[in-house]
Amino acid sequence: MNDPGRPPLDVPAGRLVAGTRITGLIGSGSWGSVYAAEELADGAPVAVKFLRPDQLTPGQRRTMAELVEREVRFSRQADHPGLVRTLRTATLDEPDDPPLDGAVVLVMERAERSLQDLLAATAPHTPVPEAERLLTEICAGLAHMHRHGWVHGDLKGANILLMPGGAARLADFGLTAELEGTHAYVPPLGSPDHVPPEWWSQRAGSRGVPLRPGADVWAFGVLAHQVLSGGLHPFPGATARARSLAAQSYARGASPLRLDQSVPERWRGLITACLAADPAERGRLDAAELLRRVSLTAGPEAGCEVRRRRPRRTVPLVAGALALALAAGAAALAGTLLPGGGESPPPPAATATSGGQGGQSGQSGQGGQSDQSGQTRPAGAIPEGSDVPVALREVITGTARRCPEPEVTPALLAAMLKAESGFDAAAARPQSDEYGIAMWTPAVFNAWAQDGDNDGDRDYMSAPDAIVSMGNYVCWLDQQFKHRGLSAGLPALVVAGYRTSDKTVADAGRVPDRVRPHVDQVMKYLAEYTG
Ligand SMILES: Nc1ncnc2c1ncn2[C@@H]1O[C@H](COP(=O)(O)OP(=O)(O)OP(=O)(O)O)[C@@H](O)[C@H]1O
Repeated sequence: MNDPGRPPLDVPAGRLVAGTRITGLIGSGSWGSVYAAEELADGAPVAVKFLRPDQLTPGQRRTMAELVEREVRFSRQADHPGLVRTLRTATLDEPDDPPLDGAVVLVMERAERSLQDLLAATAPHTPVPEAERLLTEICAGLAHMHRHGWVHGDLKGANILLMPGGAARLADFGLTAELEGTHAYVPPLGSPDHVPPEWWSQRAGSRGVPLRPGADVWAFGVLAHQVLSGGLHPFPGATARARSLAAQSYARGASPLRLDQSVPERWRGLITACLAADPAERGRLDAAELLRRVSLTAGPEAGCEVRRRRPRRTVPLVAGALALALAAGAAALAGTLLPGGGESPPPPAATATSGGQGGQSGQSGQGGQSDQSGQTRPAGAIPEGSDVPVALREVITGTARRCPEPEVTPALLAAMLKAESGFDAAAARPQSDEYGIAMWTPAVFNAWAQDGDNDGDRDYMSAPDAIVSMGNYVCWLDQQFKHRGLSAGLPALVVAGYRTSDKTVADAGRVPDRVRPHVDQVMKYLAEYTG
């Protein structure tokens, strides 16, 4: 959106900024301008966002400094296919060019357009093209943020970018905040059409207004309604102010929720749940559960769309190509550089303590075992003479090493892969929507995906991508269970969690019966590998 009060920053085409050459203005928002540019190094298209401090009152400067800090901090950590990537950031030192001097720039991957543009181009009462796929991808990005303890805080069409291949990515992290317990705190800014009704009655303290994950869930409900009905807001009114008053009236119970009749029947319950008037009720719908329900509601068609962007490899990988991909994966694991130039952010796992409570395997990564040749190998390592394909061993081992939890060993990951697919990278079970060596369900994969072979995409049919992503998820499961106080038989619980969900296993406090045969199978393989 253009802010009529502040003229867009004028950066001429051809200007060199932060390793890019500016080619033209894309648009301006309340706090800055975004320009199209190309990388000086290789001509790759990028977008450069300028957040500038000029023309602001001291109070605005403070708010902006906070927004910039949030945007930079979160952008640097955003490493997920559902989030726009920031390649690097810089503060401009341009004393001869006052408007630019001191501006913070973010060099980002360039999108084709925003979801808002798509909504504006769609006729009312009709869904935008590929509506369900887009909603699934948006929700996967949101679930990833929530899983890491972040609330987006400004989810709306203008902040969802559509990439050249059509993928939807969340952007604009200026109001993103980290949860401290049940709340986060942000400056009292927000988009009237997407903030929940309780937002209007909250008092701003010295740290700003409290923000709960449920605010994102509400915004997702509004967005889902818009995407499925050609941009129509779920609450009536010609202006954002009128619509927000209608939402508050609904929240007080003074008027019913009336979704547009064009919203498909199967989505109505889910949107209604997202738009629960009671924040506590809405809060019970966490983003992981929301993603599960969105994936189910969107159905296989949306999953097919997701898959189509990453064509499946139907020809078995030749050994040489696989070795190359795996070598690249190993290199990536050895020291992936953050887009911002720093080190790779820790996987969710690395932020938690290693409880060291020991699972069934009781492996600590210390000590060792003897293999057939009588040599000592690290505990939990893949034995020399095992059936684990040699080409996979390095990536499996590297993946396990990235996880600080002692239960997550190469042998455990190998045993899981064997039980999931028999190490077959082309495996597919379409009836249950599971694919690849780690039998990922595409929508779930989207939430955990990592680029294991470092080829620039994340593909569950690529063995390194699937394995590294599995390790990331398995590590997180292990930590979740420890946080819930589960300590006995952690490897089995993790295997069960991978087959069902963290919630199912944590609630049961044990391996659920329906996955018991699978878990037993994995444990048998694990015992074989660990002797
Ligand atoms: N990485 C990107 N690639 C392509 N276009 C982008 C990118 N980031 C932002 N844009 C576009 O640039 C324009 C300005 O974005 P910006 O985030 O500054 O403001 P906004 O989101 O429109 O408004 P506000 O920040 O006031 O909510 C928008 O049209 C947005 O879609």
